[in-house]
Amino acid sequence: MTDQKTAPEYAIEVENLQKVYAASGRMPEKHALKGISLKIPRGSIFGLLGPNGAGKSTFINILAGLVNKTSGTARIWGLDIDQHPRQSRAAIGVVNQEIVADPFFTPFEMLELMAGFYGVPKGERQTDEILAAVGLDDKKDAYVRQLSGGMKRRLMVAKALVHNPPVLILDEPTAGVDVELRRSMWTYVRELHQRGTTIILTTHYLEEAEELCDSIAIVNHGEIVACEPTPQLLSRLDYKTLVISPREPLADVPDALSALDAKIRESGELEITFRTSETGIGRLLEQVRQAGIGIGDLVTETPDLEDVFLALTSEPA
Ligand SMILES: Nc1ncnc2c1ncn2[C@@H]1O[C@H](COP(=O)(O)OP(=O)(O)OP(=O)(O)O)[C@@H](O)[C@H]1O
Repeated sequence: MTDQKTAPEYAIEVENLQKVYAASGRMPEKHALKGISLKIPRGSIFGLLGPNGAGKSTFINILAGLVNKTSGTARIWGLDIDQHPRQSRAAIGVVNQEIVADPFFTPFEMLELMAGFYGVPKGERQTDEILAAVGLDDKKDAYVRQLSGGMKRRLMVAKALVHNPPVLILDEPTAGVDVELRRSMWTYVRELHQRGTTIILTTHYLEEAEELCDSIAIVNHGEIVACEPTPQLLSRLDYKTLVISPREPLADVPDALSALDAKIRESGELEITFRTSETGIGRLLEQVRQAGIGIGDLVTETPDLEDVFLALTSEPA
């Protein structure tokens, strides 16, 4: 699939991408993308995170050829979408949020139809392999209307794979999917990735981005507010929380600790938030002991992606 000799360094490269949706009816003009520049390395699992209306779908739809950009440039697998519209689109498979499937076709028929649509010669089709890969081999001859919601979703992924694209874009792949199926989709995404496919996914689930993605871009109000390898993004928050279960119940934070960012949780634990670059746990524990608090148990909590996300997207536009 991926010809390493001609494979580009970046699966996707966009430069100053802008989208202004024209005003219509009572809806005013909307500047949905305000100059996005992004380089997504070949071979990554890249997450695009952002609150509702941030511009994620607009970005994906421009790459998929469903929305016309207002200005800027975009390359898919090294191919400019204006100069090489057909070839650039052949390099991506896009799985949208909606389930579009004719209920009277079987999964096998649907994939064959799709392959025909992409001009994949009969001898090169991988319909059975793809159905097996998404766990639908035993449903290949069922009618689509007989499939569960999760199965239909996997069929949408299968549809996007018939032309063997080196880049797969998944728009909210696990929205509304139960935890078990979400885990099995993650496993499948990882398998695809291991086989060489570059994966780009949008998600509302921070846990999903944290778990799967090696790099994450956070989009807010049509702008990229952060784009970093996941561990680096997580390490941005220079604080930890020390949670102490006191031997004796505490009514209030003792005066001796009033200089700290400390409070008593409803569960009775003493919570102290501290900057890791300024204070060590040893020093804090010493202060706690000196305040006469017996320590029954303690844990430290590190910030997660949710905290980074909130910190970066909470400022008004
Ligand atoms: N066809 C359209 N005409 C006018 N405005 C649009 C159109 N499509 C999207 N928008 C607006 O552009 C902005 C970005 O929308 P977009 O769908 O790209 O966001 P999103 O990040 O994908 O959101 P979600 O997570 O809810 O899918 C929103 O304010 C939306 O209302």
